[in-house]
Amino acid sequence: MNTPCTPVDTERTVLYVSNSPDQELVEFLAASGWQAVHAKSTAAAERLIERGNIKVGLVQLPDDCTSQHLSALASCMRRAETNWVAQIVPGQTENELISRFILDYCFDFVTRPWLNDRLMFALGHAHGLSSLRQTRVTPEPSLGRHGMVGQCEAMQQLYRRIDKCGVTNAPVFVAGESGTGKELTARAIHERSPRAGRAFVAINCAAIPPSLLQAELFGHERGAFTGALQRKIGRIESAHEGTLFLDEIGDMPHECQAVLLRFLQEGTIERLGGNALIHVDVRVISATHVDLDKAVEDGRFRSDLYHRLCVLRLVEPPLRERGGDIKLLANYALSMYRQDGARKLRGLSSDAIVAMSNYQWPGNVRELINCVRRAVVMSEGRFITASDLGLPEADNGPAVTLAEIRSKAEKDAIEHALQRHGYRLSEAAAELGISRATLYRLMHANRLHQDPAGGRASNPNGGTDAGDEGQRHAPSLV
Ligand SMILES: Nc1ncnc2c1ncn2[C@@H]1O[C@H](COP(=O)(O)OP(=O)(O)OP(=O)(O)O)[C@@H](O)[C@H]1O
Repeated sequence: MNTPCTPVDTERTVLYVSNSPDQELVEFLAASGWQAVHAKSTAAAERLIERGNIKVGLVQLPDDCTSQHLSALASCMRRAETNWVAQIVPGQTENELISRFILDYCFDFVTRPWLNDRLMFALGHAHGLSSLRQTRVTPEPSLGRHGMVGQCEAMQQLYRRIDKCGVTNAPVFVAGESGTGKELTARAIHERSPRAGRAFVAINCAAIPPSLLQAELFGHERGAFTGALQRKIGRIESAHEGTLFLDEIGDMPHECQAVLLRFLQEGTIERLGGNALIHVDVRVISATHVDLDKAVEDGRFRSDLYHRLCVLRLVEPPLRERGGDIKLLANYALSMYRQDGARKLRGLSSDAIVAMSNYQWPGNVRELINCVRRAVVMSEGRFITASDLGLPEADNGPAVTLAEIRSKAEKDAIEHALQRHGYRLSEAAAELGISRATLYRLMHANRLHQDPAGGRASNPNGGTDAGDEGQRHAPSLV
């Protein structure tokens, strides 16, 4: 076959992945209005997907398909924008690995020798759904020019303030709950300041034992204390001409606060065990999740140090107050960790988005990112749901969009038909007026299981169309 491997964006193009292409099939596709672009290897397929707008793929599984074949295919079939139809030979769905692969990566499958109508239906449907998705696709969220994701008003205000802090040399104090992005803010200020090309040194005052914190900050000379085998430059000195970020400053022990104050007033340090005064030019940014005003009031934090540190003050908004940014951040986390999942993930379900918006996020952005990361690995469907995220599902209030109402009605109708017919798929499909193949696919899409009491799938010796194969050999759906 001489189909060219060029970028494609014609409407009805199918990427045909096969190491032994079937000329008859290509001719049939052409006669049916499809342009088949052939890729002999997964590497070639990947290149084409990268370059062109491929909505539909037809992948021919080799007759002797192995787990190596499947994992090579999986890597190019993972991308969300292409819907894949697998072409298999009879009996292949009895192979647990192949059936799992189809469930995880394919929109549908056809069994050779394929029925023309069946193939056209699968490809047309795959194309239609992919086009629908593409019209709704929003670009993957990426880090903005401040190195953060977020567009809400509170974040816009924060960005403006970061820009203002960048042009001065005054100390900045960043307040905010844990995980809101205080360190990112400190870095963004540094990057916008004339010190940008110099060091940004961060130290977490709560993570270092109080007895070691002073040595860590100021450094020490050889022999300054037992175990000080050689001179060590402290964090303050290593930040010379750059920025020093003192995280969790609220946890700094009192004696260390006094020495830090002296440095802030005089601009010089003395290494422990040394007697030379060293001039250090450092811009200080500090942060804490504790209430520093209260710590001053309670006498746990020196008020003179407080005033030195808090010349400029920024407050990070908690995640629960960032509205639509929650979804943006979740999609950002998904794009970062999508590859960790063992299956092709299409995105976040609407119930997941509702649940995320209702949740309070005490651990803020850090918690959200970890939550999505965990769900990418643990989820079993194509979409991450509220329960994958470990979040309470939204209550049974009215669905928010027409699409959600339709989707819920569809799921309910299928569930009830299955129950009424004792999970005999043929009968349930007949009642619903759809084919068994469609019922099977919809069950998978809606994460509906076959009868948990024993998988009473009907007609175990049925025909060879995709529906029969799917039903006969469906392992455990979902
Ligand atoms: N707006 C954001 N966009 C992208 N990632 C973010 C954003 N805010 C925070 N993060 C990420 O969340 C995690 C926590 O951020 P960061 O360490 O800056 O928070 P923090 O407020 O300093 O936390 P702590 O109080 O625990 O020190 C990091 O992985 C960071 O990259």
